Amino acid sequence: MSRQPLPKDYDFQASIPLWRLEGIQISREFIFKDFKEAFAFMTLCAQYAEEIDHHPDWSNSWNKVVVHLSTHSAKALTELDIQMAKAMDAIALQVLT
Ligand SMILES: C[C@H](O)[C@H](O)[C@H]1CNC2=NC(N)=NC(=O)C2=N1
Repeated sequence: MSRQPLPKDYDFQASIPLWRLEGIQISREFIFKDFKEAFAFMTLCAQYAEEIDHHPDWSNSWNKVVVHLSTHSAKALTELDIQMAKAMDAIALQVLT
């Protein structure tokens, strides 16, 4: 996966419909049943982030995880952000009971 900026006409709505485009970052709020479930999600995401060497900016408050993704080195959105967003969507589905 590339750390090159995404093309200007990239279709975010088609690719990651649950994420909001906010300038050079994409954001999504995940709501879980409780803290235990939210933290299970974060643990799995953290493992994946290490594997692909691409890390979310995020915060957690009990059952809520707010995520912002951007490629800091490129100061832009790249394919790595899309890859991470899709993985987080899939992990959330896996963790939600
Ligand atoms: C040295 C290391 O590869 C870099 O700092 C990686 C780590 N994780 C990263 N995560 C994100 N979101 N953006 C980066 O540019 C980035 N760079």
